[in-house]
Amino acid sequence: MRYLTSGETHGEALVAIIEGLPSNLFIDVDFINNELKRRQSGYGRGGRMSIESDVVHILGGVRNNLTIGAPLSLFIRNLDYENWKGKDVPRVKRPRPGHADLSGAIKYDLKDMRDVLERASARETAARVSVGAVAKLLLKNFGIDVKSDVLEIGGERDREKWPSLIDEAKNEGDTLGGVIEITIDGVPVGLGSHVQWDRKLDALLSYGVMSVQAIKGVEIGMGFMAARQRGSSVHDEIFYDGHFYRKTNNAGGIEGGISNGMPIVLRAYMKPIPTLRKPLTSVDIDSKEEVKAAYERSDVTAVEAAAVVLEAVCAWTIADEMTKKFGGDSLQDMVENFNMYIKRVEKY
Ligand SMILES: Cc1cc2nc3c(=O)[nH]c(=O)nc-3n(C[C@H](O)[C@H](O)[C@H](O)COP(=O)(O)O)c2cc1C
Ligand SMILES: C=C(O[C@@H]1CC(C(=O)O)=C[C@@H](OP(=O)(O)O)[C@H]1O)C(=O)O
Repeated sequence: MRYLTSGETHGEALVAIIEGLPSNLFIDVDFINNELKRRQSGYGRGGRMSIESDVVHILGGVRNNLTIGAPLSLFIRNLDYENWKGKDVPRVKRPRPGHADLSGAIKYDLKDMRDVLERASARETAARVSVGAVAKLLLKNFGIDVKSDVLEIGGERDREKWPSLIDEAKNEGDTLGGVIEITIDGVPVGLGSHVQWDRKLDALLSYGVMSVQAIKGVEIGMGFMAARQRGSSVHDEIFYDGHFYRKTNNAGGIEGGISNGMPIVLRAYMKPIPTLRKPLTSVDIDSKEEVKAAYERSDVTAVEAAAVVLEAVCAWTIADEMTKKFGGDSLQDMVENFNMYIKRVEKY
């Protein structure tokens, strides 16, 4: 399967087209909208979230709520568009450190960095969450479930302390990042492959995770800690009791680029939001003078929203691998192939 998104943060709408979905998949629009709502939640978001109320419109690929094998088009309106359309908006010429502003403007030879931020913005993740919701609907047919848990905000693990930490950062004109854990239950042994670099499941998941705005690192299972331990305390010993099993899951469900049947566990590290109300030093691209970076409005933190986005990108990767392994023309074909495979695995 593949998908593309299109649309700018203050443009009319966001669009996604998914190609390669099996036919006869029930598209539960309420479920997609609920996922969009979850993405808009979380303490520390800025003024924009009180303007938007994301709802998906399906423009193609479905009849009577079932996919027909054709590309699925998803459309989400930007309500803020009404406040921007036709307005003479000032140029952005003081690039924000940590955002795409300066590098994007140089690369595309744009004199107004608003043309960069419009597409770099994580508003685009609304489209990706709608795509991920469709992936989750597919995965439900195979008992696969993708969950997230926010582990840290601003370096603090105690969630009781998050609201006051976020308020403090907000009052000081500053921002916060955090750590998110994704767990994927029900993945059968055998997704991904050891045989080629671009088929390894850990690499594929990492690509999706790292493509999310502001994510700067990903670790799988025991992750970076494993580099500091001995092999005997890292690798998950193998046992047999009518079936193969492990007592530990330090590998996070993936060995040799292949799912091993244990839950897939990964953690993503999100940097603090780049737009600061108390801006960092920058340079005016016209005068080349030292200035403070641009500020209009911003989230103080968006770790909870990013968790929902990460669920979506991981669901997509797993759904894509499921269609590769079990066929993607009709859901029934896929289920039959899956059941046959599970029987074969049980006998191994
Ligand atoms: C859900 C979410 C909301 C975000 N909100 C903001 C924001 O309000 N202001 C901002 O400057 N960056 C925000 N970001 C981060 C920027 O989009 C991101 O840092 C920027 O596109 C540069 O990409 P990079 O950090 O991956 O290098 C947000 C990211 C996510 C995932
Ligand atoms: C719009 C969303 O997130 C936006 C992501 C974002 C950025 O720079 O990434 C900047 C902010 O947008 P604005 O400049 O309009 O306030 C966030 O609100 C959203 O999550 O739907």
